Amino acid sequence: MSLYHEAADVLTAPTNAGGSLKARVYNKKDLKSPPAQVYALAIETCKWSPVLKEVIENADILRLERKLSPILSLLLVHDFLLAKRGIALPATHGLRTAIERHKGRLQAELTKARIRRKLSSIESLKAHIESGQENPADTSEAPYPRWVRINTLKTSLEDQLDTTFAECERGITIDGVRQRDSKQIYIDVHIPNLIAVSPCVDVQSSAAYKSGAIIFQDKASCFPAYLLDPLPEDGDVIDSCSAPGNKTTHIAAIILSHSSEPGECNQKIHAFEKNKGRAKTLEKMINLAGSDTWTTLHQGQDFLKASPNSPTFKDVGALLLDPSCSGSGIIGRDEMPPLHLPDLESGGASASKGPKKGAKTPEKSKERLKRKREEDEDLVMVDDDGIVTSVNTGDELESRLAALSAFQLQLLLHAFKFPAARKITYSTCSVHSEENESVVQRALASDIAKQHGWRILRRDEQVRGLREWPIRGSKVACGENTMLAEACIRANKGDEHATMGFFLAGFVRDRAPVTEDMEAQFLRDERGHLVRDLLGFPVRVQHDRIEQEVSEEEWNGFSDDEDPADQT
Ligand SMILES: C[S@@+](CC[C@H](N)C(=O)[O-])C[C@H]1O[C@@H](n2cnc3c(N)ncnc32)[C@H](O)[C@@H]1O
Repeated sequence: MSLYHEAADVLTAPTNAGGSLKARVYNKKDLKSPPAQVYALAIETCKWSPVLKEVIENADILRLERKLSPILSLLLVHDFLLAKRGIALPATHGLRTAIERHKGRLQAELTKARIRRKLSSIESLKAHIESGQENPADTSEAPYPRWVRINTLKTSLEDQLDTTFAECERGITIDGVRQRDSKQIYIDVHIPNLIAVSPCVDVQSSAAYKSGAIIFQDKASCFPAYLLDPLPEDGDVIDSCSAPGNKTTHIAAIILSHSSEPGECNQKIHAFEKNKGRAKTLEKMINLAGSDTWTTLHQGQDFLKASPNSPTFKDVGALLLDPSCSGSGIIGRDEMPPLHLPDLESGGASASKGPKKGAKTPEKSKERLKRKREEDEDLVMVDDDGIVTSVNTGDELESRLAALSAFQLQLLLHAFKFPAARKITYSTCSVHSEENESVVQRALASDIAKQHGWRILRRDEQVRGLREWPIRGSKVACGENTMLAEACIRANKGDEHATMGFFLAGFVRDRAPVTEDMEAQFLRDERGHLVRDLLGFPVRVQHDRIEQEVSEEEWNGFSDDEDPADQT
């Protein structure tokens, strides 16, 4: 069966597995084509279907090519007009020739569809589709903004505001960015160097995106590295579960922002990634983002097998744990994208003719498709590694969560054993308390935590942005322990903050006395950033003078709140 028939089957037929499009594809055991290819074709065709429906109807090809069904015509025309290599079938294949003999008509109709939308090029049409604006029926929810982290290893927020986002209006709330037709950016108030961008702004084709100077990263996914806040005295850092590398490169950027002499920064990040395929992606991401200088890759290596007492890790003072989880907080996981099927009756020349005798009318076929989708109510879980598990009953969900949380706890207990470690963050993109607050409580109650002196990082000890972040852990899931619930950080999927669903907690143990080393001689602000003079040199600590200046209170200087440039 061809790739196109397989994608058509996934989009129309009910399956026992059900759930999201991704789950349907990966749960289908009899696929001949690579699942990633079927999924990419199906999801892209859904996104483009409002435009392609118009093109196909106006080119009237369903009436002229009787062997084409509406769904096949969408998939084939998608590849013909938009895929780099065109239709993935031999040149003489009947389905391919059925489309290609209407080349002129289809291309002309695509141009007309673009002009009707007042877009000047095919690139702007692509950006328009990517932004999700091509779904006028969907007025229910404001679009999800694109969160963009400015990679300070390569650029600065100021530079990006002046270049990549120079044409965008500066919004003062996140709501402006979420308007369907806006071209706004919003500078986040919690996470430094993070902006939200209106979905219709084409960021993907910018030079900054292609060069790794800016990185797509959900706001909540920026929480862990920011909370970990590795300072020079924390030494080396372990990222235990790294691919694709968003948090690894964020750690590198933070380390560098704290460094007095970037050229001489000798802190290292040990990035573990067990899955060899994903480790390759990690390597690419690290090179592109420019964090390779600080990162030692442990490709294909299981963090649980790393010996805490190995000399390699003797200087590891901070660990970031972002293990595999149910992925239930990820946006769009549990939905089927809308699909707009072309109508035979709407075709230009055929408009006056009725459907072929015995043929299913478009309404019937649409109704059938809708019914099939509605029948498909079973629950599946696709974790963030792409592993699909059918969970048709509450018991199955429970046992999947039990297996995941056992692994997550094991990871945390292993991290507690690193002798020089002082800080750990634990995060998941899951909404289930079994993987979140429960793991935290079990870890704190463990003998290992007690022996090694680990405790929770309280809210009042957290970096400013996360101390001020309003959504905290579940008090119920924390056994009514208010301090613990306040210490836990959550983000809700689809609320007014426009983030994915996320969970984060920090663990600390009291520091060994800090020696009067080189680093301790420099003045730092409350986030640990070096205070610099007008020429950019780090300011040395001069206890008498500082005390005197504070007591005189003649001038309060610039605060973070006043100076948007100070986002590093
Ligand atoms: C949630 S993803 C990490 C996302 C990553 N931190 C980021 O922000 O880009 C979890 C990753 O951990 C890897 N992984 C799972 N168990 C592991 C282990 N025991 N050791 C190392 N890597 C592991 C998985 O292959 C997967 O790539």
